[in-house]
Amino acid sequence: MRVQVVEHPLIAHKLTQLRRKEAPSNVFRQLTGELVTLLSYEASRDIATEPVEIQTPVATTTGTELSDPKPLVVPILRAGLGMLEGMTAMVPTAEVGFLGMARNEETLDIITYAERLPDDLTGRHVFVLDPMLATGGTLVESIRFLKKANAAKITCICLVAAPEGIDRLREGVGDLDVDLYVAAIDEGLNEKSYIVPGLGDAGDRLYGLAE
Ligand SMILES: O=P(O)(O)OC[C@H]1O[C@H](OP(=O)(O)OP(=O)(O)O)[C@H](O)[C@@H]1O
Ligand SMILES: O=c1cc[nH]c(=O)[nH]1
Ligand SMILES: [Mg+2]
Repeated sequence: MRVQVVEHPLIAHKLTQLRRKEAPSNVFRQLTGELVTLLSYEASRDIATEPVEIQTPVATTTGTELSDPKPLVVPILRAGLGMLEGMTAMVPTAEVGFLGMARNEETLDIITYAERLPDDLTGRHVFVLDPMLATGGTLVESIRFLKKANAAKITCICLVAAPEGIDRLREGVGDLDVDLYVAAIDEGLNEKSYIVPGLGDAGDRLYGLAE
């Protein structure tokens, strides 16, 4: 598994605004969208393309277009949904699959409450979106679904990751072709397995309290 922290002054600035506890939901949603746009630019560097002959108003030329099979973008509900629009705006040919997962905050077990993915992902590049990689339980579980469907390549895009979660993900993916792009790797997890300094519960900050 390759891990890349995308370093850029705009990413650093926007992430700092996102971390501020006083940022209201509308600002949090806006910044999440902007951050995923910036991260996806880097995370899609090896997306498959093909040459295509086109006609400009002046001449015939060979250009480049995204090739088939179409990339699949999978936001992990709820919080990953906040990253979907920014990603599909950047990768216009992408199809979208959904995984709904929630971490039991006591046991840290992952409950999968929704799964809407193509049965067969052979040959396809899948982009998984989730702002938080904490213990890694959620991402490892989502990759289990994608592996079962035979995904060729998986690129995870997260905003903030804990070192513990990265280690667990690395173990969990084994020899699968997986890349992880993040805006920051934080200090670690607290006693409730929240990322420190992190940004709190991303789902709640985007959409309000779950309960
Ligand atoms: O790495 P982990 O320890 O598994 O934790 C990370 C998960 O926790 C959050 O989701 P949550 O379970 O809070 O669901 P939500 O998006 O509905 O708030 C986050 O969006 C990740 O999916
Ligand atoms: O810090 C954390 C950990 C898990 N889920 C979140 O939303 N935030
Ligand atoms: Mg949550």
